[in-house]
Amino acid sequence: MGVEICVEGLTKSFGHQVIWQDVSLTLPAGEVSVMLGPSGTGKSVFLKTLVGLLKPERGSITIQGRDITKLREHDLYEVRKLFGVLFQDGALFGSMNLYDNIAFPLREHTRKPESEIRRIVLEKMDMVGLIGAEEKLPGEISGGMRKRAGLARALVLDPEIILFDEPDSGLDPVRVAYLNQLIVDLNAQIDATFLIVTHDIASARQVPDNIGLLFRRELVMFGPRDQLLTSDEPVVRQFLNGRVQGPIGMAEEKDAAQVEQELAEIGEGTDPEHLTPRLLPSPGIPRPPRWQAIARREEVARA
Ligand SMILES: Nc1ncnc2c1ncn2[C@@H]1O[C@H](COP(=O)(O)OP(=O)(O)OP(=O)(O)O)[C@@H](O)[C@H]1O
Repeated sequence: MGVEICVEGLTKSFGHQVIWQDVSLTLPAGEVSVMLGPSGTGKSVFLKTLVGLLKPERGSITIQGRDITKLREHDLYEVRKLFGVLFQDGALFGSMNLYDNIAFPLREHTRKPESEIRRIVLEKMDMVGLIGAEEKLPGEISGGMRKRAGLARALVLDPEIILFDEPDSGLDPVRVAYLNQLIVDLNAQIDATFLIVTHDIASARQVPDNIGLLFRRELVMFGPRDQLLTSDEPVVRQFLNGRVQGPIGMAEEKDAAQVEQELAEIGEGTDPEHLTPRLLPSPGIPRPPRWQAIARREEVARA
């Protein structure tokens, strides 16, 4: 049953460049959260800070009662075992077949016998639909299969928290749809806490319980999906509708009068009656209580 991550007053800079400041949010245990934001707003930096690869200047990240920003390397190593991370390209070793890539964390971090490793690797490969591809090298398979192999590897240590850095980048829309369903199904099955960084608005609207948006070095908003999808906050509206109209410019920021005029032109997007439906776990996947409540709510909304 995943763990909660409580972030308070977090600030990260590189030299004089402030990436984001005073970020506070709670990733609820077992829920799926998405972090959005224009390119370069520091979403990947945020993931790396959560897992302790980067040190913030200020603020705290509390997991199981411990502030991980204050931990020494040895204790941090223990906390990192709670995490599974899916990097953008799957980060597989090119010279190892998929089986050995997925077995790697088990061989590195545990003393499990090979028979047990085999059971776990095949179980995770089955979960992500890769049975039969054990002998393939990463260079011999599609981008979507590489992502799924990266996901299987992120799962082998039974993480309580899974961080996904743009899981949908470079995939065609059909593969993105399959991957989204896989993410929702996995979350229902293993109940870990998920945080997904994505640029894909359709995914951001359908998949998560919670959405956050980074912009101009701040966390503009973080909250339940419905709250963000029906928000009147100009940046949130522009981003979730994928529009050029709004405060986010291509290279520079726009003046207030222009933004106001442009936003008046966006009619849709904030009507709770027409909310994008939530992607539910596939039939046959046992659903924890949270999912039953969501399904009931969605049914009422559709009726
Ligand atoms: N190790 C580092 N040293 C110095 N600057 C860094 C480092 N890592 C990231 N940055 C800077 O931090 C900023 C945010 O980068 P990051 O990759 O987190 O953005 P992002 O929101 O994930 O972007 P994208 O959506 O394009 O992937 C960039 O200006 C980047 O150059």
